[in-house]
Amino acid sequence: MSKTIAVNAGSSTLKFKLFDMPSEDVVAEGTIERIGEKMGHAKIKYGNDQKHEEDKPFADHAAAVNYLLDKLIELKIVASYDEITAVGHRIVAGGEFFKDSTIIDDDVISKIDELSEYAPLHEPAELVGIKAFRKVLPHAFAVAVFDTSFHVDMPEMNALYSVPYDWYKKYGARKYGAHGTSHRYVSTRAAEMLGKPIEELKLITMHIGAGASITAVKNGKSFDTSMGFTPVAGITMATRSGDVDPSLIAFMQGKLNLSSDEMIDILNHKSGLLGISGISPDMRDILAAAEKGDDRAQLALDIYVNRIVRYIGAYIAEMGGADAIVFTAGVGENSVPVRKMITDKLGYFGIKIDQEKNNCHGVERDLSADDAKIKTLLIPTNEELMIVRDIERLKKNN
Ligand SMILES: Nc1ncnc2c1ncn2[C@@H]1O[C@H](COP(=O)(O)OP(=O)(O)O)[C@@H](O)[C@H]1O
Ligand SMILES: CC(=O)OP(=O)(O)O
Ligand SMILES: [Mg+2]
Repeated sequence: MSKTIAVNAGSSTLKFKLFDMPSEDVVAEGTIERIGEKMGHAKIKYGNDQKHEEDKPFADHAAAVNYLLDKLIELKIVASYDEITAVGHRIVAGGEFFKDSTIIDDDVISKIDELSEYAPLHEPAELVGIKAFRKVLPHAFAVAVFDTSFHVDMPEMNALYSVPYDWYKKYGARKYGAHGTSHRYVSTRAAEMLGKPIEELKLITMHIGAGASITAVKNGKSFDTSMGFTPVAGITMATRSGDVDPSLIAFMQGKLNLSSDEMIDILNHKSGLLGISGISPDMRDILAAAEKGDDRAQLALDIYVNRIVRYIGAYIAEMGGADAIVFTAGVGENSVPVRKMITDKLGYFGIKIDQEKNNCHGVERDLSADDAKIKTLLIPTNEELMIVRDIERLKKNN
């Protein structure tokens, strides 16, 4: 039996799943979180309910990838790397160049490198992962799966900015979105849960983790999405600002004497929940501080919830209705209070959850109240499963 590993580098995390193929049984999985913070945390589940867990700082994604490679052998998850015959990497930005997942070769690596400007927080870390795995698994079938592929054919009306049109033609200036693999997975599962063909549904998928985006999925396709040219746009995130008036950026660059690179760094790393609260990028810390009466944490929470509500309202209007909204990713899967705050504000649309059903995390569940007009679903994302399925598809076509 051969094994396939799916590697998913997020902005603050490195996740992996190791699958026995072709059964798709998960033989090991893990997350390294809070990468780049003072203290990180690693959790790996493997074998017969065995668990390895430790607090440890991870300075960057390179440290996390090396740790993962060491642990695969040390914990005897594999006897040697050769057991792993295929590897799939989640890559955020594929531009308009990568419309589908692709087999990794030298040209693909240099193209991904070129596209780093489109996802400065992610792409360099993902390249580190590709190169590290290539070194230990030189003969493995390696595939890149792009977040942007799902959004690449969204209507021009939603993909283009109202700026000079030749910016798009000459420089590729458009909305690319992200988290497409997750939006694709949860919208497919939502259709299955609703028992209807996805081609007949209007869905709004909320991928709210450290990075967060909302997608209007109309008839199975990405119709509109909240992230933009890069993953800094849209709703409020852990450390990312989401939408900001560009004039404010120029104004603050003047006031603080900042270069555009320094400004982009602040909008990516020092804004969002962290920037508003001054406490933490982590929703768990924000909720705890707000509970204790910290005003700035409460404000961060209010802004966060309100941005999400605003996008959902916009997407219901753009699609002319919705059949269901879907919660997924770190906050969406785990936070009972955040799901409650968001859905409470959407009552006007006939969105209503059953508080008992909402009292859960990390499970697939219909949270809707009996009299809800638009369903609310909780669907844990599974980007890694989509990655291994794309690997199998490409193997067959190769
Ligand atoms: N129980 C919880 N309550 C609220 N937020 C949570 C909880 N568990 C995890 N999170 C949030 O999920 C985020 C991580 O989301 P995730 O989707 O795993 O990350 P990434 O965007 O790096 O892929 C963390 O920043 C944390 O704020
Ligand atoms: C694109 C993006 O923001 O990804 P993540 O949520 O994994 O940081
Ligand atoms: Mg993620």
